[in-house]
Amino acid sequence: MAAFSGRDLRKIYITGETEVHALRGVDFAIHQGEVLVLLGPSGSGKSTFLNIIGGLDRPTSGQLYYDEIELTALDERSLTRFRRAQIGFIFQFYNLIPSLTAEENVRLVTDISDNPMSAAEALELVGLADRRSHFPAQLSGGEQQRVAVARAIAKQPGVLLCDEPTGALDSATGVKVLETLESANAKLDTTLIIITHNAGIAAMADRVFHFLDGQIARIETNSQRISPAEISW
Ligand SMILES: Nc1ncnc2c1ncn2[C@@H]1O[C@H](COP(=O)(O)OP(=O)(O)OP(=O)(O)O)[C@@H](O)[C@H]1O
Repeated sequence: MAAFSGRDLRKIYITGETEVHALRGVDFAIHQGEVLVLLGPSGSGKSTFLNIIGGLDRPTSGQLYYDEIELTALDERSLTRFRRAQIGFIFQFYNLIPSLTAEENVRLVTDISDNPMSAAEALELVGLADRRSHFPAQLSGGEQQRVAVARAIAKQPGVLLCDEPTGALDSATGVKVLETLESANAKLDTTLIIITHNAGIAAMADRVFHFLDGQIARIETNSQRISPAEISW
């Protein structure tokens, strides 16, 4: 089953007199439950692609589907509803609220979701049950990112979209974060899409989209996935 499929997606940013063609006709299908890594040089369109499939931004032209829903045909309110229900985002910087504990940060999401797990359960899944009353400043970078993962998975989204989730972390800590993402994929059947500049991470994916100049230049299929602990950085 396709989680997402897209046809001839294009994105043009216009700033003053300058036009940037960030996506130049992208066709793709992303399978429900797969682990997908997006690689490519800076400026090749990865974040633009991620933001569009996550409903944070819209393409200039082309069609995009999530399952049977045509996202490109939705009005703002419906697109926001889709995003809230189905998409968990994880960014390079954790965006936690400093004055709230780990558990309260996760509750911000569970309080407004239709079908959430409890904040305690989400923190348990990322291995932070014993840190639930800690504030972000009392947690390491990797632990803060795992709270961000707990916050993203707590609403049980269909898809986790991660833009450089280990970009600010050392390798040992990065492995731990990737392990929590992988376990969300395995336990909750969440489609997992990760942008990274670290080509080693591609080995944990089912498939890799290689972006170049606003297009998917090549799709690589891994015959075998390796676990994050075996990745060489
Ligand atoms: N909001 C925007 N307004 C104007 N141009 C933009 C905007 N966002 C991205 N771009 C441009 O679109 C192109 C693609 O950017 P994008 O962020 O998608 O690339 P990327 O592959 O994610 O890069 P990086 O690996 O550096 O994050 C770049 O040339 C960028 O400058």
